[in-house]
Amino acid sequence: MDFIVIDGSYLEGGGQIIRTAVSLSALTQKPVKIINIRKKRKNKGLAPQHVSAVKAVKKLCNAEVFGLNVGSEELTFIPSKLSPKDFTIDIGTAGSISLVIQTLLPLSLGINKKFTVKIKGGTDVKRAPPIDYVKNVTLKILRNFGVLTELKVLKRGFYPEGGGEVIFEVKPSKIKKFDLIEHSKSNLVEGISYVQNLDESIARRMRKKAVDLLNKEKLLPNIKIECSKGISTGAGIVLWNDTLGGSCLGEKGLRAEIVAERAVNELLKERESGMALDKYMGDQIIPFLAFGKGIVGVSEITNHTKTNMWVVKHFLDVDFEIKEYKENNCNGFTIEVV
Ligand SMILES: Nc1ncnc2c1ncn2[C@@H]1O[C@H](COP(=O)(O)OP(=O)(O)OP(=O)(O)O)[C@@H](O)[C@H]1O
Repeated sequence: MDFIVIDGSYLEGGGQIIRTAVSLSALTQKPVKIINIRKKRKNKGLAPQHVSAVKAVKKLCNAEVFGLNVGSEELTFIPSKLSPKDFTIDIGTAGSISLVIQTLLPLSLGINKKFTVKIKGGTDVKRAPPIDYVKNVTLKILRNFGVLTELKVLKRGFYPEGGGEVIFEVKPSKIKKFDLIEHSKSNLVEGISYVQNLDESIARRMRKKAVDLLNKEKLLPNIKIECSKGISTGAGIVLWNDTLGGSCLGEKGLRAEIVAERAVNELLKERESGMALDKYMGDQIIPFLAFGKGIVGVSEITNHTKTNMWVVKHFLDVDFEIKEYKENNCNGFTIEVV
């Protein structure tokens, strides 16, 4: 059997290589072998979050899989035909639900009937998209380009206990050609300031600080407060301004005002670039851009973005052209499929 072989330690060398490779393997029906998985990371090999993501794709395409265990540094994935079905996946820790969603999303382009997955784990964890970013930035942008999904958050889950729960529905989708270079310049900044098992005053303080800072910039904030109870405890704020996001997760000892300020600053920095996509969407859009073709504008070309392009090129006959973009007071880059 012919395998696509991917070196999991290439460039960024993180979990994203696994997610993109397995997802595209199922979609293109090309078997893949990933070696040196997360080799440069302290906790080498597959983490629970990656195992869960691969298991989910395996279920949807009845794949034959070898090396699918926590700590594994080599994974072989041999897909069969995509056959959508409903199921539950429990990451078992506070592993990121958002990153399991990231893995399932491209399958929307290859299915002929919808599927619904209940995913349990962490909704708001470090170094992963907060669930409200997924809902209000990632999925919204993709919906505009034909990717049809619904996401319902039932419970929030924070590190270390997790306990988050979402229902994610994926419908057969037909991707449209991208033409999304500059930000819309909308002044409306929506958001959510949330606490779980903590006092509502924390959520209110985060919102107040964010509103003050955004007003100073002549932006129009509309930020909701959410207080919930669960098996894990946490707080955070997620802001979105049309296609751009900014967020910060609360931490013990970090003042509510600082959490809000970090999220606002992240968003303002993205707005300043004038480009349509922030640095996180910049990497997340790559597999979809490869299928839809066309052009997008991003604030930064990160290692995650470069790595994702490199993985995609193993499966699809595409190339990406990156150019600096300085028109209309913008300061970023365009990525075009050529
Ligand atoms: N604050 C954030 N907002 C939106 N997206 C984010 C945020 N932080 C991280 N991401 C996204 O989460 C993904 C993280 O990928 P990455 O490979 O680093 O994760 P991982 O699977 O945890 O692997 P590793 O632990 O090896 O780094 C990327 O797509 C990145 O854009």
